[in-house]
Amino acid sequence: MSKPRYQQKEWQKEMKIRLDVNNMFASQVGEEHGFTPEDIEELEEELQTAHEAIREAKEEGELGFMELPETQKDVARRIKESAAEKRKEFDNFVVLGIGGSALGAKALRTAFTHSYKQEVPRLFVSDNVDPANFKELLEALDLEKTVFNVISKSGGTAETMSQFLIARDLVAKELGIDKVAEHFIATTSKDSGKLIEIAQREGIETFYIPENVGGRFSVLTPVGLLPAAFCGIDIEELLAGAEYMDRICAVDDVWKNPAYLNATLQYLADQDGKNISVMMPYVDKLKDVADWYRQLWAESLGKEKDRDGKVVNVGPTPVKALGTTDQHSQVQLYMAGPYDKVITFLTVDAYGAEVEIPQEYSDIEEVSYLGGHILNDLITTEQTATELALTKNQRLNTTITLPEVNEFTVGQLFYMFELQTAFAGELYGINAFNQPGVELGKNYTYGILGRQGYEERKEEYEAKAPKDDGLII
Ligand SMILES: O=P(O)(O)OC[C@H]1O[C@](O)(CO)[C@@H](O)[C@@H]1O
Repeated sequence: MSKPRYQQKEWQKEMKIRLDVNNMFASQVGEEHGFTPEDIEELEEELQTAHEAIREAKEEGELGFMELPETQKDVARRIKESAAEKRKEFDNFVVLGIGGSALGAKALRTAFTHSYKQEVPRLFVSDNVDPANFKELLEALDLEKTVFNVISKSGGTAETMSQFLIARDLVAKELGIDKVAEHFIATTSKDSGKLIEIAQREGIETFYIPENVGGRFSVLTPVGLLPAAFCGIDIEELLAGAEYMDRICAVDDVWKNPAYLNATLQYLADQDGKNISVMMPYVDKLKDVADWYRQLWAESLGKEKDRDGKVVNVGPTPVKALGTTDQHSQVQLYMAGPYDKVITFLTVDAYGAEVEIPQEYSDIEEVSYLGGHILNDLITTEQTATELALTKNQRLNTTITLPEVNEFTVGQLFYMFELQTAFAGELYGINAFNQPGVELGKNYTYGILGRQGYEERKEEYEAKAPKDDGLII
């Protein structure tokens, strides 16, 4: 039997994703905003220190996401078996999760399933608690044919646990309490949080998120892999893509390491006032990768304090856009507004489809010039044209190209962005793996909802300065 394609060296090479950073440099965008190789050389010491910090943290087992391509191989086998069994019984797989417990599955669904046909097996990702929306979802499901995957690393996220309580109650009432175990799967931490306790009590099948992998770095654990496998996505190829990128990024030479190089340029740009990082795929299939990346970049790098406890208030703001759609809504700003952005284009060599534009109206030049082209020409030309126009306007931009959208290339992309984020964290001197900034809001919610232990937060809420009615119009 021949090797799967992702183990074939030639195919791997053909499928290597490419990072083009030309338009970050003065030679393309001019001296006022562009960088020079010397700017990077001047950072040599910081880059080396960041590289060593990454290697050390990896050796100490702190960077769990770097271990996943290897450690999840066995887990992937179990996931595939379980997904195959589930597919025999169920048509619908519903993820109940939020943030890092949802965005990876969404990105994978968008990348690899049909955009319009609601084909079985169907994957739903419910990552909000808007009551109208959640009610609509539950109404749309044939419960007999539905399995819910409750995903929470902490096992206590209010949104996710509320959804779980509602869905569990519905299953118990409609199908019987003895059916709960069959219709639920839990993905959580093995040793902490309350979801594991609930899953054990209910006899629910459980998958684990390694302790050293944070939620936003967990797409290549059962968090993303199980929903993906249910949809028939090749999760072994995804892991192989990540492993391939891990090998590419093993070098300390920043010019040869795409994750390091992109992190360095984004960092330099931020230091130079370009603190908005726009990700703009020209591929609909990748639009939710941009959404996934938004959480990764924002939660990892948006920090009040550096590692020494000094207040630094850092973090570039990630923004997502879609080409060509947002050329007609955002690009005016990117071209002419403040010089505060770096645009990252995501493109593909092959879209996997060709659609011809028919030749009609030969007497109407404004329309007839389109005839005879394919949509592929239109979208790629528009990307090239936007890139050129931005560059001419001295706007920093980079392009990441996937030979095509497949599991191997998307696996590379996930891994590259994760390592890029970790490396950028080192350059900023912050801890990229915590998110203390989200706690205060959560604690007020707990207090207001009457959770034990949060009484003080409730008091603070009640004592807050009243709003001035005169300022509400
Ligand atoms: O998987 P959990 O623990 O439910 O967390 C969901 C999300 O909430 C956050 O902790 C932020 O509130 C994210 O970092 C995380 O991805």
